[in-house]
Amino acid sequence: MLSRTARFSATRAFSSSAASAYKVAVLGAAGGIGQPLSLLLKENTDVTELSLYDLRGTPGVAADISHVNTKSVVKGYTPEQGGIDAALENADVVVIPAGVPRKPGMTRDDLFNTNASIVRDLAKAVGKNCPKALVAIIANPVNSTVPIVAEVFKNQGVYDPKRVFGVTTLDVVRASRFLAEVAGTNPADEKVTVVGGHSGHTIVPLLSQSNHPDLSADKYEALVHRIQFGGDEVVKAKDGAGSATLSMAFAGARFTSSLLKGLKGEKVTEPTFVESPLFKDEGIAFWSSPVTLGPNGVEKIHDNGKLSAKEEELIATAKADLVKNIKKGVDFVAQNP
Ligand SMILES: NC(=O)C1=CN([C@@H]2O[C@H](COP(=O)(O)OP(=O)(O)OC[C@H]3O[C@@H](n4cnc5c(N)ncnc54)[C@H](O)[C@@H]3O)[C@@H](O)[C@H]2O)C=CC1
Ligand SMILES: O=C([O-])CC(=O)C(=O)O
Repeated sequence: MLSRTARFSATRAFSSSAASAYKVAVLGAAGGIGQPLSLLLKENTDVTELSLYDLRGTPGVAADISHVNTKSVVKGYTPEQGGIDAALENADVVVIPAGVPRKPGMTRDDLFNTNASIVRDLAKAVGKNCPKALVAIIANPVNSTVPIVAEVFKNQGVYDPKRVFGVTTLDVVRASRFLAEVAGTNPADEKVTVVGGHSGHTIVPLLSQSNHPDLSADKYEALVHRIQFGGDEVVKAKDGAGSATLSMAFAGARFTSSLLKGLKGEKVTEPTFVESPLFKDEGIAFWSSPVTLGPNGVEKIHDNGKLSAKEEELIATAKADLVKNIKKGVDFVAQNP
């Protein structure tokens, strides 16, 4: 297996235009999100090796995706075929959609009991095999799984807060789409910063900073609610068959692409749930706000910007939930290392 530097030079030697050579591993790659996410990553020209790991099914998914005529090499791994260590060896970016999704009537926090140990064990494998990788966590509840990964890495002595990300991009994608529906505009022209966390009231869209700061009170309340509970719409419509997978794959591919651009030295700024100084003195060690990505992961954490009085209220509510969600993740690893 070539080291990352060697892979860089190998690519450069064969193509003057190829500026990047990255191995991306997807853990949970045979699932509802994992499959379309892997397909979208096959289209990303920054990816030269796509490593697909799941408990089962990944050899088939990898064989299928590998026929797409882009340059990257795709390999499938299971615990029995190749194993997780080989799947993660020399990975530059690890994306984790492994874990169970919601059914109607459940909150994301109801997934904690199942997903906490899945994410903990996968984090241990990442810390062992590719401690320098950027790790993007999709598995819910993100507000707790991100602290779980951080605590596992601390226990292993490999934690770098610049390299651990909770993926909140779907909230940003939804906010743009839903605002455009209300305003009758093209979503491509609507950028909405979403801060806080990734569940219900912890999702705080900053519409006062958007192109439409003056929506009527009715429209504003309905839009904020739709952005905060957009996931529920999909869970309800899928009627027991899971939660958002295709839109999440879109969002996950977009975020992974931003991480890779950062690694290449391009400056990209995206909201993501990271260890953050913003409310640390209030016991909230993680917070999503716009983050500039760079060659080492987090380059700069931006503050929430200018807020309306209503947004100050939404943030206060978000903080109250987040304190509990974060503590739950930290306590889980302390009690179940
Ligand atoms: N961050 C976000 O915005 C979003 C997060 N999610 C979350 O993503 C997670 C995955 O959702 P879906 O793909 O719909 O679920 P899914 O059940 O279709 O797929 C999950 C995959 O994870 C695999 N898996 C389970 N344990 C594993 C382990 N130890 N190692 C490797 N693979 C393992 C399963 O075999 C399965 O293929 C859920 O927790 C869901 O709540 C879903 C949508 C949006
Ligand atoms: O709602 C869910 O459980 C899945 C999710 O996180 C989302 O769609 O935002």
